[in-house]
Amino acid sequence: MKNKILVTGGAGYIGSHTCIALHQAGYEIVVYDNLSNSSREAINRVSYLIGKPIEFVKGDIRDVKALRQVFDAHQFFGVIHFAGLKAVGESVAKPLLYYNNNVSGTITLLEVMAEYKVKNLVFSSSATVYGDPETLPIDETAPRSCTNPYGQSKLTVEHILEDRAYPRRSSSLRYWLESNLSEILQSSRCASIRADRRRPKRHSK
Ligand SMILES: O=c1ccn([C@@H]2O[C@H](COP(=O)(O)OP(=O)(O)O[C@H]3O[C@H](CO)[C@H](O)[C@H](O)[C@H]3O)[C@@H](O)[C@H]2O)c(=O)[nH]1
Repeated sequence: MKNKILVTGGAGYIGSHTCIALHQAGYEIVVYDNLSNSSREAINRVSYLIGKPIEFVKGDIRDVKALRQVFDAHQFFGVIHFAGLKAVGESVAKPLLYYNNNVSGTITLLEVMAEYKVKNLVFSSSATVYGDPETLPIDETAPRSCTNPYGQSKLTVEHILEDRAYPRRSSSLRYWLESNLSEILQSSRCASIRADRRRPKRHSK
């Protein structure tokens, strides 16, 4: 289907707001999230805000069988990939966890996309990939170098996408300040989506 998007990590902060924006833009959404840093309630609230149920699958991006089931059930135009760990400090303490989730998980997702010939991907990267920049403001073409495993995991995925193995069309988002998303979406009601967060928000850079 031309307008169906898989949103991995769609129960998370940016993902849940993106679901609303996608709905407003006329897209159908399927959310795939392991709920490691979110809860089912976020999905319920997005459903409430858009006025219709969102299709949600609880699953891990490293679980190839679960991913295949989702791709069997739906014909996606593309994937917006937010699922990932994002705490710099935790990544220094547990680098393997970060490479496993963020790199191996993304490779598994890309392999399943290739299997099902889904050609479009937006990848949620991070401005962390610019490391300690030499000049400000940072131009998009500034050199990338990372100072921690979280940033390295995002940069590694960017390199994989730049190798153009699969998918053919991809973009990486490198954002600094993702606050005030509700204002950006011009909907004051959106502010309550993540109020139910079970754990304190992990900080990203
Ligand atoms: O392996 C994983 C890890 C996490 N998640 C889920 O992914 C979502 C991530 O949402 P967060 O609220 O934790 O993160 P943010 O929306 O704030 O962060 C987004 O923007 C960051 C950049 O600042 C990173 O790109 C990050 O990967 C991306 O999700 C959560 O629902 C979490 O449960 C998974 O499904 N699988």
